[in-house]
Order: sequence, then structure tokens, then C-alpha cells
Amino acid sequence: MTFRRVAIIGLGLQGGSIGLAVQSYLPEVFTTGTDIDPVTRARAAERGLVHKVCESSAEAAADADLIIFCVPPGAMGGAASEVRATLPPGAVVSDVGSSKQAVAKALSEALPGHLVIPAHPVAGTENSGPDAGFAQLFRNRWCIVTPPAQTDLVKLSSLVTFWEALGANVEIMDPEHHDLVLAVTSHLPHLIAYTIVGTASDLEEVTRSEVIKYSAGGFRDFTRIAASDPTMWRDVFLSNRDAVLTMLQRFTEDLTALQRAIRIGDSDMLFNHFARTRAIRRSIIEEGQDDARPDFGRADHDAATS
Ligand SMILES: NC(=O)C1=CN([C@@H]2O[C@H](COP(=O)(O)OP(=O)(O)OC[C@H]3O[C@@H](n4cnc5c(N)ncnc54)[C@H](O)[C@@H]3O)[C@@H](O)[C@H]2O)C=CC1
Ligand SMILES: O=C(O)C(=O)Cc1ccc(O)cc1
Repeated sequence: MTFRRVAIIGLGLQGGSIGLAVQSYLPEVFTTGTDIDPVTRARAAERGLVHKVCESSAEAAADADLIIFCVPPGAMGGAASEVRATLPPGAVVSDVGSSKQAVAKALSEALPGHLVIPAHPVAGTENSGPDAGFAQLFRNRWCIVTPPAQTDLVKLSSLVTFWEALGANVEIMDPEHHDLVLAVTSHLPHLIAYTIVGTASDLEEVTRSEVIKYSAGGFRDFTRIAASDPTMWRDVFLSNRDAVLTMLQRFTEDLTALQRAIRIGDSDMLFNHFARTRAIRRSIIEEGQDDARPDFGRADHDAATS
């Protein structure tokens, strides 16, 4: 089966990008969408993020054969319960949440009897809201799909095909494994960025203007990540608490080892560690998974919105 009517709940970076990507790459599909924020709904209509911006989730969901929740992880359950009365029984329920076990549970509990196939496009930016989305966001990015056991294989394959049409490379993964992997590759790096930027701005002997003036170094990269949406990231840490705490424990031990190497002057340890991490960065670039492409897709986006 192919999806004919896709409802998008939440028209920020992810929802807006899906809406634009569907219109670009799946022109036969009709999109409806809504957002809890009336200002966002108005802007979504101006930008044409979906074919029809609805006043409520219930209205957007009616007649959908795929509904994708694109709200912060902590808002998934509440948003899903709003479509209980109107969502057609055979519709596939999916989402784009950055954590998967807690979100899958919230969606399944809110929509009993519906097939929930969670997904996570590992594609994003530090920007949020209805102006942040662009059709190319998912191109050549991974989308991790975490189906429950005994999923309807036809519907699973339709969802995979949908994401591939948007340009993503799809990987099927166990939700628990997803949460552990993303805790170290995405959630912990964000926590570190939030910490270092906060620490630098708290230092009394370093003025705020100096932090800005000399931020051309590594600090600047951290400030981009630390500019990410506070609501979303609060929810990511709370919804993937156990995996994040596990990885944070490992990280703290490794940081303490480096701290000790600096204190005792263990130059070999420091050099060998940095040489190993440099090799990891180079292998990421060789595999074409370099995320350090700040203009990727945005030239089109900027041209479209200027
Ligand atoms: N920002 C990123 O780079 C990525 C985010 N994600 C996930 O995507 C989801 C959405 O994130 P973004 O699009 O970045 O956030 P966003 O802040 O740009 O958009 C979220 C939208 O949801 C709306 N919303 C909140 N509660 C709602 C409700 N009950 N009903 C309808 N609309 C509601 C908000 O008003 C907002 O416009 C999150 O679960 C996040 O974990 C996944 C991959 C990357
Ligand atoms: O902007 C960045 O560097 C990101 O890391 C974007 C991002 C944020 C959250 C996700 O779940 C996936 C990707």
C-alpha cells in the first residue's frame, strides 16, 4: 500500500520539513497538519508547509492513512489522545521523536487498537518552529524505524518506502538499542554543549563580551548545539533518562581519566587518546556521514523563504 493522505501534528522543524518534502517528492499525497500554537498555524499556512492547515488535531487526523506526531517527546501522549475519536482505524501512527521507548509507550497507550510504528529521522538543526523546516532535510540522512514485534509487514514496508521517498536511508532497529545508541551519539553531546556554554557564561573572571569575541575556537561549535530548543531537549533527557545516565556515567569516568593524565603529565595517554579520536572523525567523513555541512539544504531553504 502507499499512503494517500498524511496528517502531520506539530508544524515546527520536523513537521514542516516533512510537509514540504512530501509536496516535493510525493506530489500525489495530500497533506493535512496542525499545531497547538495559532501563530505557528498561521505561519505554516503562509509557507504552505502542508496542503491544508487545520484548526485542530482531530480535524487533521480525519481520513488520514498515516499520521506523524512531530511534537516534543513529552507532548506525544497528549497530542495522540486528541485524535482518538477521528483517526481512521486502519491508519498507521508514527512519530519523529528523538527517544523511542517512552514515545512508543505514550502513543500506544493514547491510541489503543492502532498500529504504532515509531521512527526517528536522525536529521535536524538547532532551529525550531515553522520557519525552520526545509524539504531537503532528510536527504541522505538516516531514519531509524523501531517497529514493535509482529508489526504488519505491509504497513512497515509502506512507512519505509515513505521515508526513502523523502530521501532518507532507513534502518530498522530495536527501540531499546536505539535509545542507547542515540544517548551517546546525540543526547550526551547536547548535554555537554549545554554544560560548557553555561559554564563559560557563568565565569566571573571572563566577561560575556570575551566569550563572544573569542568564540571562533571549539566553543563556537558548542554554542550552535546549545541553541537547540529547550522544551524539546528537556523532554529528550527526561524520556531517555536511563540510557543517558548510563552513558553519562561512562563519560564521567573517561573524563576523569583525561583529567588525571593532565594532572600527572601523562603525555602519551593524552596523545594516544587524541590520535584515536581524530581517526574516528576521519572515518566518519570517508563514509559520507559528515554532519558538519552547515549549508546542507539551507541554500534552497533560504532562497525559498527570502
Ligand atoms: N530538532 C531536531 O533537530 C530534531 C527533532 N526531532 C524530534 O522531532 C520532534 C519535534 O521537534 P522539532 O520539530 O525540532 O520541534 P519544533 O519546536 O520545531 O516543533 C514542535 C511543534 O509542536 C507543536 N506542539 C507542541 N505540542 C503540541 C500538541 N499537543 N499538538 C500540536 N502541536 C503541538 C509546537 O507548537 C511546535 O510548533 C521532537 O520529538 C524531537 O525530539 C527529531 C530529529 C531531529
Ligand atoms: O543540529 C544537530 O547537530 C543535531 O544533532 C540535530 C538533531 C537533533 C536531535 C535529533 O534527534 C537528531 C538530530
